[in-house]
Amino acid sequence: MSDNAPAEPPVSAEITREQRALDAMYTRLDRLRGYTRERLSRVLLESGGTPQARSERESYTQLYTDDIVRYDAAEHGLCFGRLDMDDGETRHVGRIGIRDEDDYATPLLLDWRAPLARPFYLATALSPDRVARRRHLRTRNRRVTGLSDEHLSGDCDTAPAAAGDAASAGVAGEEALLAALGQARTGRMSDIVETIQGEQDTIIRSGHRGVLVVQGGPGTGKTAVALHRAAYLLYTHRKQLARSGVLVIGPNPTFLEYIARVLPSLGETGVLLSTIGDLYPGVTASTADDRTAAAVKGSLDVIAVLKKAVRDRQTVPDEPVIVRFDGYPLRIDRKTCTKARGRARSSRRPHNLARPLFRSMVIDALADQLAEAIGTSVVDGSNLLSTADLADIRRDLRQDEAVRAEIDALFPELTPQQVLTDLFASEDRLRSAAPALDDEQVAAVVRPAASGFSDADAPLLDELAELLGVDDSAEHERERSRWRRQIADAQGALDILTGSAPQDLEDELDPEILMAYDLIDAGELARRHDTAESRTAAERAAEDRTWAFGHVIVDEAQELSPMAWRMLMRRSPNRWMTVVGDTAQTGAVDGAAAWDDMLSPYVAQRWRLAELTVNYRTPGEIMAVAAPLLAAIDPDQTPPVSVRDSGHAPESIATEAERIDESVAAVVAALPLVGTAAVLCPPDLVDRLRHLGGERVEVMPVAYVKGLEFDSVIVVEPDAIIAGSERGRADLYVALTRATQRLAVVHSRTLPDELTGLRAVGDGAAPPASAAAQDTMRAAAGAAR
Ligand SMILES: Nc1ncnc2c1ncn2[C@@H]1O[C@H](COP(=O)(O)OP(=O)(O)OP(=O)(O)O)[C@@H](O)[C@H]1O
Repeated sequence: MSDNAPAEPPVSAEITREQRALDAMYTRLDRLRGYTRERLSRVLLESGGTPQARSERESYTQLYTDDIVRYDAAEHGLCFGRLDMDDGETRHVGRIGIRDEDDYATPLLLDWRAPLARPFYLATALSPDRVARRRHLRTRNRRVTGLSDEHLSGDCDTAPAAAGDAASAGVAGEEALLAALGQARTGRMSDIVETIQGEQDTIIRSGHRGVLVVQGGPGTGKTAVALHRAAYLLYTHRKQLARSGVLVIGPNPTFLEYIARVLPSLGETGVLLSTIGDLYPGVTASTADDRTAAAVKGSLDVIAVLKKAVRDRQTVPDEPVIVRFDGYPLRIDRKTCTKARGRARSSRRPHNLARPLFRSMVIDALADQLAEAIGTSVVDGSNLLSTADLADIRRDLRQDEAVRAEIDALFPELTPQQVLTDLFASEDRLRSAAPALDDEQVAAVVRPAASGFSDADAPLLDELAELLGVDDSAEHERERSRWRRQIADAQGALDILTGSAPQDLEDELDPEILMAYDLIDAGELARRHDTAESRTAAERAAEDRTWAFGHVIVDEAQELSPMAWRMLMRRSPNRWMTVVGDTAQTGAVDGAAAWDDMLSPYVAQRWRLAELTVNYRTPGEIMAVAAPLLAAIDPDQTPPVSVRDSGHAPESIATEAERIDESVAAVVAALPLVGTAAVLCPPDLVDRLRHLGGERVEVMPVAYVKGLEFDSVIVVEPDAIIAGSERGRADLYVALTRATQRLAVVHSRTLPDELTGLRAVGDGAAPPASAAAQDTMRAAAGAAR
């Protein structure tokens, strides 16, 4: 502020001014919503008409529906910011773009994704980007309830500056940010459009068209950034991505539920959220693998196993199979089958597509046998049958059910589900297909046929679908005749149009008047009708294994096995992906230790790394406890810097093994009355502690908390968590960093060496320890209120 700046108007006057602007925006929003609803109901009321009219109606229905979804999503927090530029221009920033009704060129509100809104996220005092003042607006039910300002450059004639030196903290909109971060969690992730930070914005808007890897420690906003990037890309490349769809992969259904509201709250619905386990159409993961089985199934070595499993289904009989045709016994013997199988395999076609070759060679052999039996001359031994006779024999053999059944049994049509189920249900089949597996691995993989599929099975089903192929010749024929019918219908429609054209027009053709039949032929008309599809790309993609997504986002990407990457790459032939994760949090034994190992087989060195360095979730006190653990996992990684402290020292509560549930119960009972909490423990303690769960408190094994967060976290038996798996330290690191406010560690075993920063409360004689824990948590809760 310059010394001779005019006196600042009081904040209440500013709020009144902002309220007027906000009223204008809501009035316009209501009008837009009203028009669009009216248009939608008009379109919905129309019926019949030409195929083209129907097709257009479907497109308009989709367009209007999408617009209404966007308007509704923008209702809360429609406008949240304002930029005052150094030349006097002001820009309001919000959830959608709104133009002035009378002066269409003037934006009343800028969509947060629009280029002109960008300085709202990037401008700093050091690099103000022409911004004199950035204002954060707080609103509730269409009322402006408060504002905070940051003065970045030049003079500004209004309002006091916000508390805190945002620029020096390297944080934009510090007051708004800290208010957002300090709020109690609801169990569902919310969007962060109001407080996106500079390093996050750069990733969200990155123009990189290849694989962008976003590496960042816990709580750095990787998930938030990934979802906002999806919204940004849909806004910027709407035409392309609405057609091809965006896929977001998350680690498990709980996580997908946790993030499910973010994109709809940004008005974006055309995104498919899926786990790897549910990505194979028609299959939902319903069973879990132990680590040994998951490692076997996740390794690329399993491809050879699957190939062998398919080959094992292409059998040659030890003894000839006798099949009777027209009263003649014909032999399908080993030699014939071996030759036919060799021909089928050498074609390099997938199994199901190679079957016709096998069948045709066996039929040829059978036809030769029959020709010999019925056509050999008794005079000179020559064959009396003509080529046409032989062709008839082959055709009759091909159409004979019994012959077909015998041949198909030797080289059967297979589905991926069938091959995988049979492979895992039989130790013999498994050992034949996977001779390299040891007894422990075989025992881990074998399971009864009716067990269902696991997460790690989906990539195997996908691989098998490639190896087997789909013999869709019958489907193609059906499709062709459907298309022929459709063209005939379209031609009929055009004929009617031509027939109904006024004669006087036909007589003296007016070149200015073009009719539908001048512009379109039957093929084009049929095609237009065909492409009209009321389902969104995401809905269609979910049912289509061969769908090529326009953009693929992978969250918690460090957990993906090499086989899962292979499956995903098939869904992303253009390799336009955003991959977010943290290699220090890798819990899966076959997960990523280094990004290059996972990505280079598919994109060589053509992937770009972006890093996030600030932790928005975990308070400084808890990160200080977790830092030595990170050093033990990967000494080269730097822990992210926490943006705030919570004022609550993380505690350890020593107890006895038999009293562990009592001690945890005491800590749970002392939790604050608002916010969420989780008890995170080794898997074998889950049943014992489950009764402590409730509406606000979850009891979970550490493997399931990836990506989630809670206001208070109670970690139980950290030593057992470390001992529980090869990646136990990473599991503990993940567990410790889930808390937004408080952390308590309850243990009967010795605390791991890396956990030195905890404040010990209680002495291990359970009742006093629990009481002490209660006291401290109560005191902490009291302080927070
Ligand atoms: N710019 C921001 N403004 C407000 N909140 C933010 C911002 N960035 C991140 N957050 C919040 O910080 C928390 C952590 O973010 P997020 O879950 O995306 O981190 P992450 O890097 O994916 O964490 P992890 O690797 O531990 O799963 C969330 O509550 C998120 O909403």
